[in-house]
Amino acid sequence: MLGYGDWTSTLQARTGLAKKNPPRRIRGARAAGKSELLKQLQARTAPDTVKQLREKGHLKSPQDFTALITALGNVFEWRHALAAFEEMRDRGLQPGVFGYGSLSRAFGRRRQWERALQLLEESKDEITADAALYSSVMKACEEDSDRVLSLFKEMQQGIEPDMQSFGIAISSCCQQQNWQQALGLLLQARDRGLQPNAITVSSVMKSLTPEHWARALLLWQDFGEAELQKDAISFTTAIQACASAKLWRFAVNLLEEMHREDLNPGAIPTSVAISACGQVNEWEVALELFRSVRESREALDAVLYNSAVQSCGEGGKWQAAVRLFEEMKEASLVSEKGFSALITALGKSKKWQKALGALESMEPKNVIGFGSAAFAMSMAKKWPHALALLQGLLATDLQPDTIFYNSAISAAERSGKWKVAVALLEDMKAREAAPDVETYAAIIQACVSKKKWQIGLLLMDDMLVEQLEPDTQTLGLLLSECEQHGASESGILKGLADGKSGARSRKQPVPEAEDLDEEEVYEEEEPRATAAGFKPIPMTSSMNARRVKGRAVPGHTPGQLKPLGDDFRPPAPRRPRSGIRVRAGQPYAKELRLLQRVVEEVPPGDPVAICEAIESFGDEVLVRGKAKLWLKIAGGIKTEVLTRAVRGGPLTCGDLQCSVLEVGAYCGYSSTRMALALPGVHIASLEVDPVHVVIARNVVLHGGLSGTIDVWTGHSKDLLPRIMHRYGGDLKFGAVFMDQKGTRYSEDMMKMESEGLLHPGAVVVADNVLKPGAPLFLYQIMNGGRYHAQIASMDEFAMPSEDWMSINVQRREAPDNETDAPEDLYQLAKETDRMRERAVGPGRSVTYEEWGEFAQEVKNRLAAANVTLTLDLRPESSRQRDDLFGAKSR
Ligand SMILES: C[S@@+](CC[C@H](N)C(=O)[O-])C[C@H]1O[C@@H](n2cnc3c(N)ncnc32)[C@H](O)[C@@H]1O
Repeated sequence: MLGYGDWTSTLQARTGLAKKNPPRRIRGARAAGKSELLKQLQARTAPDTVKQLREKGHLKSPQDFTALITALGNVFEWRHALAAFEEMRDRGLQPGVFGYGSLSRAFGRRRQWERALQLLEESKDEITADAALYSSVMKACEEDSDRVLSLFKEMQQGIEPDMQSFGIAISSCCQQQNWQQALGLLLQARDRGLQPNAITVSSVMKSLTPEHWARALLLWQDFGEAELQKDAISFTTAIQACASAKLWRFAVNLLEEMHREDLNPGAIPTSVAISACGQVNEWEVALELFRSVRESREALDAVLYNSAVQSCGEGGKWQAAVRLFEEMKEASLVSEKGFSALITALGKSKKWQKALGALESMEPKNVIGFGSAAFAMSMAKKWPHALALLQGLLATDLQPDTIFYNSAISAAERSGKWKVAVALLEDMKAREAAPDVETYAAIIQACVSKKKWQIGLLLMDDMLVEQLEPDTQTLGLLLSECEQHGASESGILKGLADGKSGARSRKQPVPEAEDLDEEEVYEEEEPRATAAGFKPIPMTSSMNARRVKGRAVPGHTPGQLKPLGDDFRPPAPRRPRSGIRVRAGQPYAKELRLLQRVVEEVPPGDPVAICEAIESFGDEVLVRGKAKLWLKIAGGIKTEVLTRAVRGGPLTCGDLQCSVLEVGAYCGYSSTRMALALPGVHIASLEVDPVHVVIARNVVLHGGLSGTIDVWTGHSKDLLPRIMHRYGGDLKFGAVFMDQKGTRYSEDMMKMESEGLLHPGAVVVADNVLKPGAPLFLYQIMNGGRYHAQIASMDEFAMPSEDWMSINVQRREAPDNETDAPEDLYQLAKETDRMRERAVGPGRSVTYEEWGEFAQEVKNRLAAANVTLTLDLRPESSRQRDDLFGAKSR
């Protein structure tokens, strides 16, 4: 039998009412009484216990009652707890804040929210409620998140919330999928020195949608720093965030950490990590992960197989995908998703017949299977088969969905059938499958590629009616057409400048790793800075085009470049700040910040200062920024090589003035550098990304060079055949700077030659031919005989790594020894594209070491094809620097 001292002190300890330093004797007694009391206070025996306590005179003080109410609440006996509370009052004892708190906790445990609320109201006449009381009332109301949040608000008016009340409020925000508020409260709690527990942090992480992976990872960091107990759920959430961010290494590391912590990752986190690897073409790692799970587990889940099949598909390993599918079949694990993964994998490798075969064997068929097959038809450009699939699908009871139609439309687009694409749009609307951004993007692309750009514009209007916001690529495409046809592009520019619609690519790239810049990540309510904040300037290209066209000789546009002496520096008045904050993680944040830096810190008309500001910005984001972002400009020694090379081109030949062509304007840095090096020479710069176009034009305008540099919107393959016409038909380029994707260099160069764009003796400079590389271009230019070709090695801008530039001077009498490149260089070209994708894609998962290894690989394979360095301009080999332009003068 328990003595009074035993049970009351035990309850006091449980409820936190124990005196801070109880005498030794009582502490021992309390420990002994605790288990006894718990044993007795089962729901079933509660009335007897209460009776005994009463009879033995152990219920005297408010503390006695409070402890009893708490114990009853713990065993979910809210009715007995209420009776005890009333007895306490009947005996004239004041329940006090603890008494009210313990009863409301008892109510909370049984979700008696109305009673809890009523109690809170009653308490206001007697006591000043505290955070614990509010917490227990909030807990009682947990199923009604609005009520919880309004209680939390009410409480904050006079009471400092504790971690428990923060936790309940945060969980309510998560229920409402209001991650912003949840995150805000979590940070408020942390700022007040409160320590959130693992459940609270991981619930906020889970509430974040995939595009907010950076925030999720930041919270994961908090976990680490606060040494909170990470559980399987928080690990899984973090792995999912990594997968969204394409941070496959992180995902794999976390999976390993889960193993080390004995958290026994189940199928879900493992399959997410496998998919994360597959997505970025790391299919070997994905398969390795899959194999390691296969070895360690007796049975594998379908979800693991599906992600492995998918990853094989991404890597073009369709045979491996088929093998895995067969295994899956043997283990009776094939589901609809399994079929879909296999058909998609076959589609990625253009194995359309096999994909149709797989669909044939699928029983029962569903719309996902048909959709995957339509995707395979799109990859193989088999639009009639896609239509046949639609017929097949309609012949069943199934209804085609948006995904199915998108694949069928993409098949039509890839086959150049714009009318079929438009007809499919009509059909899908008639069948109430909602078109989305991807649907319209494919149809507009189909129309534009068949010179039906006006229909493209109508479709864009249609999109707006459907309340869909066109993606950046589509806007860029239409912008380019309007620019070329002299149509008004204001609607499209407005679309681009609009923070909601513009600046998101079709693939919705996730925010950059810069998001991990903590302070900014959390400030969701900041005003959005967008291209609009910088007031996109009107088109200047057509203006220069007209002016150039109106002159007998192209180039030599007067421009607005001030005659600057070497030592000239305009006074630097303090420039008003826009007050606009570019949020980390918003699309194009880095480029918008660059523009902001230029506009706010450099006086107008000072292109030298603009270039310096851009370079120092480049240093800052790479060296000092947390995210170590690389600004992809031809800065540092590359500028020197470029400007000295282009200066040697035939830009002045008797009466003739030639222009300079650049492919890849980006933010206008290298075109500004070239304008400075070649005063009075006209420069045409092509840029495929419309946001980069807007930024580059603003930089050029700010530098006073808009009369000198034209930035044209569009892809080089579309613009090169048009550019001569835009300048009146007799334009020649005396120098070219190619700074687009390395695997396009050969094709673009051939186009320039076939369109007669190059003046004899033209200088062609190509950047990044080692990192990530342009193996086919290098092979052809070094072996073709039509150019004096040099390959120079130098330091990459703001990076401790080597890169090569290719500097070529067209021979006046050009022998053509064109030989086809070795097979391995075609393979290497694919690998360079893959590397580039990884490097510029979200998450940028290429380390310096990997770059170094890859560059060495490129060097070795080029050397095997007899393509080697001819000039070494790295600091340690400066002896060759002066030789740089020897080839050109020969
Ligand atoms: C490395 S950045 C150019 C940097 C710039 N030349 C400088 O040094 O300041 C490459 C740019 O080329 C653009 N681009 C890539 N492929 C292109 C293409 N085929 N046609 C036009 N622009 C392209 C990209 O959007 C990007 O802005």
